[in-house]
Amino acid sequence: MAEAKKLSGAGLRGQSAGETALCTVGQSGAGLTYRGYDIKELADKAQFEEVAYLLLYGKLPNQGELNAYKARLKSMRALPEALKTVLEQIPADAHPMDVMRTGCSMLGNLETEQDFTEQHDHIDRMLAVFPGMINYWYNFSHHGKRIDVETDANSIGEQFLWTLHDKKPEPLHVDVMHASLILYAEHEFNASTFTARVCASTLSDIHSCVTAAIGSLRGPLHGGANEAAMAMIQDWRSPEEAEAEIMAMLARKDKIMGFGHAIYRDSDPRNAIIKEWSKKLSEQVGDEYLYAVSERVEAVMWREKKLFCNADFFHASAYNFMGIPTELFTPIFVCSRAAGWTAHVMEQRANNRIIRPSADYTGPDSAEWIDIADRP
Ligand SMILES: CC(=O)SCCNC(=O)CCNC(=O)[C@H](O)C(C)(C)COP(=O)(O)OP(=O)(O)OC[C@H]1O[C@@H](n2cnc3c(N)ncnc32)[C@H](O)[C@@H]1OP(=O)(O)O
Ligand SMILES: O=C([O-])CC(=O)C(=O)O
Repeated sequence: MAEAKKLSGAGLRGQSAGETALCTVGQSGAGLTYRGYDIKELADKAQFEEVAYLLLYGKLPNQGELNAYKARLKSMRALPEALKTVLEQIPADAHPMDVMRTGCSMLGNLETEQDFTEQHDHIDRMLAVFPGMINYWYNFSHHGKRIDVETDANSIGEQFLWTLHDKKPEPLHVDVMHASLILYAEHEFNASTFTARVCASTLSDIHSCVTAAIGSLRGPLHGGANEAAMAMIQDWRSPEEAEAEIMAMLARKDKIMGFGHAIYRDSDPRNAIIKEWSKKLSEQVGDEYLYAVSERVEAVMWREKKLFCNADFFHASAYNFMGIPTELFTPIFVCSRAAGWTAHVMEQRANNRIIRPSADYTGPDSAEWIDIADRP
């Protein structure tokens, strides 16, 4: 059972920064739950839209509600022309997370949240638009192709793959996307969600909250770790090579991306689930080394450091097996976590006080003014 570790020290570790009814992380007896539902059950039985609905509307939808919600999201996929124009200006060598950040911000210029009563409409719109938005830019900048984002895809996961490859994806890959998006959807007061809540606490608009959160997710210590993990393992052709490289990295005291966690102590409950999907995909594509390399890295890290894979590590191989370019890994995380971020924004708004902690001052007691001409 994944449990929370004893926390102390910098980084606000171990301090409660507010209340939430959305998620528990690492509490004894409940590894990860969204509104009380265990992540394993959600990843096994739900579609991503059911989980987004649960987070955003407070309960699991019945069949009629789910159908209506999916139809609503499907009807909201079109990209405004002005957004396409902006996306077409962004160079191919831009980082896709910067494209997400700019795209979200531009959407906020075109469809500004005027009043918090509109929040659900803007949230649903972002969830509907994000997969097509990033893949419109990707296909235009990399292949000179203006794709049609108003596809027949029946879900956000299918929409991501369909708009990336500009064709209907196979069912196994859609199933993997549902599981992946569910695993990434929500995680209490992680760095990007906390960023969104801080922004919300100033009574800022929803696009500002999400744009800020995208910036926080981008870093390799947070969401960017799935991409960084892939970059690390992609050239290793055998478990033996992987073990030698990891041992050398550990000797150099390098950080191993996709391992460790700020809250979990001995496992991340999302890992076993995405690992299983990665294995299935590995068999499907006839992979000869990537899954085996990943497993060996996992074993060596536990043997040497008692560090375990977090949600990101096996996402790297799973996404790779589905033909997703590495630099698009973290944008998929955005397409999912947007549900969690915005559920937190609504929760913050419903019971708000501006988030403004104190700091322990470490500078000089007082400083004597020196005129500019006299300064050394
Ligand atoms: C979806 C997500 O965002 S999950 C997190 C994704 N991020 C990564 O995978 C990046 C790699 N991992 C890390 O950098 C860290 O484990 C974090 C940022 C996730 C958590 O950081 P912290 O809470 O500070 O980690 P923690 O307190 O457990 O660190 C304990 C020790 O283990 C080391 N450690 C932790 N993770 C790793 C790692 N991945 N590789 C090597 N050493 C590590 C730390 O450097 C620290 O060593 P020290 O005591 O000598 O300074
Ligand atoms: O909770 C954290 O610190 C990071 C994490 O795993 C997530 O955001 O999914």
